[in-house]
Amino acid sequence: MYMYVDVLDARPKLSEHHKILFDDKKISIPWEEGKTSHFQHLWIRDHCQCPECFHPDTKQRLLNTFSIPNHVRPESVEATETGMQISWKNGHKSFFTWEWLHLHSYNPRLERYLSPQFKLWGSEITECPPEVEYESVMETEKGVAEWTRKIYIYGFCYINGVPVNPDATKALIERIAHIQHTHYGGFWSFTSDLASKDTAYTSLPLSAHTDTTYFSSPAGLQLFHLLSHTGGTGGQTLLVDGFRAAKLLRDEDPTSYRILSNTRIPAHSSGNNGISIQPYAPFPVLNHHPVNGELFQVRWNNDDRATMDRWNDPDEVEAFYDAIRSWNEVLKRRESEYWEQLVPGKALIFDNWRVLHGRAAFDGSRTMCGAYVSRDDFMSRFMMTNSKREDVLRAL
Ligand SMILES: C[N+](C)(C)CCCC[C@H](N)C(=O)O
Ligand SMILES: O=C(O)CCC(=O)C(=O)O
Repeated sequence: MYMYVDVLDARPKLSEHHKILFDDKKISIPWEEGKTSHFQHLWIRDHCQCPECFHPDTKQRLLNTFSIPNHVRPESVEATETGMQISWKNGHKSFFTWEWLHLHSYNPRLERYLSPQFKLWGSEITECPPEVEYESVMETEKGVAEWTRKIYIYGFCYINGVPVNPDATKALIERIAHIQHTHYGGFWSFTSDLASKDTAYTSLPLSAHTDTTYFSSPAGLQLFHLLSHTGGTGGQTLLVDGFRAAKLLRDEDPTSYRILSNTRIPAHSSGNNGISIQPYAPFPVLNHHPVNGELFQVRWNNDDRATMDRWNDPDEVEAFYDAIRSWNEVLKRRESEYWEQLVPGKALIFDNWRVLHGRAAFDGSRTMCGAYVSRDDFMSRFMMTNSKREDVLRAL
């Protein structure tokens, strides 16, 4: 599993139906999400955050841990709007915010949902988008390290100075790893000729989506390089940070976040004769890591969504449409959308598990080339160019 750092969960809430309890040994805090955290009295007294016990500037413990009696226990515990107030028998008072308690819960470890390693962005990223130079990537491992690090942290990266031809573009992609072949082929050049029966091969606008939601494991990276666009206009590229959108949805509409994290959506790609690609199972829009609970993958392509005819309870149908409407509203916010007109020589690569992409309608003759790289091949290249081999192997 990749080295992840836990991060604060958004607005954890106390259960409305259960109270905070404490006995001789521990305090038990019931959360709205249905889990209960247990904190031994000795532990929580030792972590008092008041200025007497914890230096507000140096962030160091001032409390003498060894002065805490083993049998320490609260006189009373009070739940407030923002946290838990403990009055200890010796008169000392400690206050912990719900966020702090949820983040540091150790029995059990509670869900974290987004690693802080990712720099989330909105339309403001247009001011200073991540980019690398073609020469640097082609000639040095250091260049590939910077390139893959920017892809991992931002979810996308431009490559400037790419010779405007398919061979140079293919060689660029292969600096990360071998190309992921699909039913579209390996390295592709495409235009609006329906050569493959998919709307990408038209001049229609495409709303923000992730590709290959119909694969059991969606393509990891996608690279686009506009080779030419003559006799027409349009075709601007849209990027949306799916992790930022998910964070906004979780903060503003936790019910919809939960629905999009649990409702499995069937998908398919069946336009080409003799082909119907379907995943071995439907997957939710928002997918969380089975070990650390972090959001690790967004799968969203409303056009490729297949018929949803499996519901535990038909009443879930309306709630699902409310949830995808709420999700769509976040995706389409002006501050969520980053539009860029790609130009020959400036390639774009993005993390298809995080960043949604789209396109404005266009006319004229437009040729785009690129390819997919699998997630595992990308993560291997990212880790091995940004960490020492022995460090990566030590974490296994
Ligand atoms: C291969 N190439 C990038 C040209 C087209 C891919 C089409 C992807 C499809 N619309 C999807 O959302 O999965
Ligand atoms: O033509 C473009 O700019 C993007 C096409 C697209 O969204 C896709 O291939 O998934």
